Amino acid sequence: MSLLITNTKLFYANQLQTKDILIKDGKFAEIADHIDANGAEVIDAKNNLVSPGLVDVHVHFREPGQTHKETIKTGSMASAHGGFTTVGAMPNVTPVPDTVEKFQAQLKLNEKESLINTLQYAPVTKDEISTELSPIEDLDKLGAMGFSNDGHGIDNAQSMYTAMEKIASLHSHLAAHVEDQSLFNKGVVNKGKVATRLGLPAINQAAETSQLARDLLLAKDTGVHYHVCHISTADSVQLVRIAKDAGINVTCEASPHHLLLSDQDIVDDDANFKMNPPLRSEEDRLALVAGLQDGTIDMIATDHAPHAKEEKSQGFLKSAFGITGIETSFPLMYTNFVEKGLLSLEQLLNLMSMKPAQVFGLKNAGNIELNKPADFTIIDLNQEYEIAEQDFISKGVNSPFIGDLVKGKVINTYVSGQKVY
Ligand SMILES: NC(=O)N[C@@H](CC(=O)O)C(=O)O
Ligand SMILES: [Zn+2]
Ligand SMILES: [Zn+2]
Repeated sequence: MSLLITNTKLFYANQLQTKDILIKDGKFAEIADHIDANGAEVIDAKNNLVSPGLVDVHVHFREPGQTHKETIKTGSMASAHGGFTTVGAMPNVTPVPDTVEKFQAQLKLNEKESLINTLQYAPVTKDEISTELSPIEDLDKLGAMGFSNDGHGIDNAQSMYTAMEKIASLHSHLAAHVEDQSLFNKGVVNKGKVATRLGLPAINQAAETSQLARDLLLAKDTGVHYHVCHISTADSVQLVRIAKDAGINVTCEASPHHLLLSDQDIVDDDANFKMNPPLRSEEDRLALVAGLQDGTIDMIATDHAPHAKEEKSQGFLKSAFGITGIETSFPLMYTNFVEKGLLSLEQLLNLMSMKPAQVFGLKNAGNIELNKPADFTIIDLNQEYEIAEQDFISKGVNSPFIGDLVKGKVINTYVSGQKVY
């Protein structure tokens, strides 16, 4: 079976080029100015963008345990709808896959249910909250894409240090949700004027920055690849910048919501604006934008965190933390960064495909290359549409962007040459 795609605006070899692409046996077989069909099925891309399948290293698919919020099937279908072909699933499911048996079962489930490449993080410590480490070497052998206690900080420095030593020796990756619980203060919004105006308990920024500063020094000592999840404050960006200058093996991701919104956007008690880390100040947001532009921030990751409607409709105090994000990431970033001249299209595609794949050593993802799996997405950059609740494939429709007008509509997504959206 072969597939010929013509009239593309192809993101290939880090440049936008007009090419034809031939796909054979699920792989990119030829890329040239003109390729003859020779019996292949022909798809006219109509001068739309053909991008490497997008890569998101931070999603929550909720299965097993909380399938009313999302399943691997709905999460992966939503990913394909968002243009993503490879994602990294966080291990805060029930049960947490913190033994060989549970991790194997999780991999099996991902394999069976996912329409795209769903890679799996393993927890750093037992149940994500214990100080006792999970069997890191064994879980690495089984194919963990990295280690993370996402949802929880690792407060115990000794556990973190020992985990880093082990993960470094395996050349794996530690993705950290930096949050010092003792400073988190049972807060629901960022500490500052907006929290005061709303009369809500506030999260101290130091909960993120102080643990990050500690971790960077531990990473320096152990040499581990330390990846900061959902970076959200100006001080955090500055810390990562200094650490990179000092040669520490650190990378970080930012989410579209932290790049586009600040706590000033919270006008009433609408929990679609509640997530962890919280929306920060406008100064923080601008520091993230600068960090994205100067390369301090390595990639965009959505932190796709679907919840059921009832769990998000109880105001800031009682609703769950997290928002759905995988279906809106590309159009939001394209509309607000590329169209406004803050990033080039090439830079955005790099931040959403090649760079995350490179940082996590995902050899078959994030790039259009001959003889590699044909994972790609076709995007109409000109089509304008409104983000609407009824268009989400995810079970989670908890988005603060509903009603926004965006450009950059995903038309089709392919994994190994098969159409998945
Ligand atoms: N981001 C969130 O607000 N919530 C995430 C957990 C996390 O990413 O820390 C979730 O699992 O719901
Ligand atoms: Zn987190
Ligand atoms: Zn998360």
